[in-house]
Amino acid sequence: MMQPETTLNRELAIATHGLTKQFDRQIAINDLDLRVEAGEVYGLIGPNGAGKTTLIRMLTAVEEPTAGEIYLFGDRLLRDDSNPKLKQRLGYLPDDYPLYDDLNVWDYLDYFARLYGLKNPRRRERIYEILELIQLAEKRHSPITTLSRGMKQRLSLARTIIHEPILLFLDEPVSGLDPIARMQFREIIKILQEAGMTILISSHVLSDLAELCSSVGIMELGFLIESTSLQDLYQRLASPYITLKALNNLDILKAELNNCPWVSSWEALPENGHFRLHFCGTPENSATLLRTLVQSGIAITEFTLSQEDLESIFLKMGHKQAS
Ligand SMILES: Nc1ncnc2c1ncn2[C@@H]1O[C@H](COP(=O)(O)OP(=O)(O)OP(=O)(O)O)[C@@H](O)[C@H]1O
Repeated sequence: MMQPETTLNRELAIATHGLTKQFDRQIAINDLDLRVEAGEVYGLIGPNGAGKTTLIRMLTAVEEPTAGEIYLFGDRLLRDDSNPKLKQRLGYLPDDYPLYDDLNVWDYLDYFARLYGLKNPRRRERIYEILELIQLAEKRHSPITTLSRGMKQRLSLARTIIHEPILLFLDEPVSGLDPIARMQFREIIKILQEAGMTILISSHVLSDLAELCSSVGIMELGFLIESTSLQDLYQRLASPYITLKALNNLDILKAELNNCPWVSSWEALPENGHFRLHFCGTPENSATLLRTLVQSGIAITEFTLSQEDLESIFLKMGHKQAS
């Protein structure tokens, strides 16, 4: 069995070795070695049934692994009572945790703060602190039923971090939220990261992960098929492309595109004069192309060099669905 290297693991918030979970005959997590460095926001992407929830449940000691080991900040995580201090350092927001609708915001947080053994005056101080963070201070006397979905989700997050964990697990935290609520949630995550927390988030909303994460892991059928920095993923897999709009001389334009060494292929988009070019040159090469087109007498009104987003990269990888 692979022995963890203590010196290496000290840098790692999460390290798993051969982590496996089998339900009856189905292997939900397959011999998975995950590494997440301290201070990272790590995004876990994968289609339904890929194993994200099962992995998070094992990393938070909710689910027993069938095989393998989990180390958090170098300490072995076990489901027994052997390391309560380690579990105190974790926060976990499951994707389906119910709120107690009959409580108001303050009483709800007070209830969880008591569960974690926070005593006054620190308890009161901490609740105020966290209400400021989630921007619900003015709603502290409101019943939970009267909150919007976005507010409820921020309150759930507050409950998850009331005991000041250093490692946070969020399972699909923004699913079902509207764009503004998602943005507000993202802002809080950024603040928590700046405060030094390590955060693992699973999501289908890939654009949210792209905005937040420093690294991503892609799961498929219980395997971690990719785990790398976002920057590396973009460099390896995101192809640059150019969109342009021309008003005239479309035949000359097409000939120029066919001759251009940096345009690997191009397509005319449905709207007249719009084109999308697969581009394999540098930004300087794109400026040269633009100059050439203008000098050929083509009236260009739009010319934008972009990179494929995380969503396209993910689709391009041709992931397999488990369910
Ligand atoms: N308690 C269980 N008993 C039996 N099978 C399970 C159990 N929990 C999960 N599974 C199976 O394990 C696989 C992984 O499920 P999991 O919920 O971890 O995936 P996921 O990536 O979180 O999916 P989703 O995005 O839909 O939440 C699925 O095929 C699921 O049916």
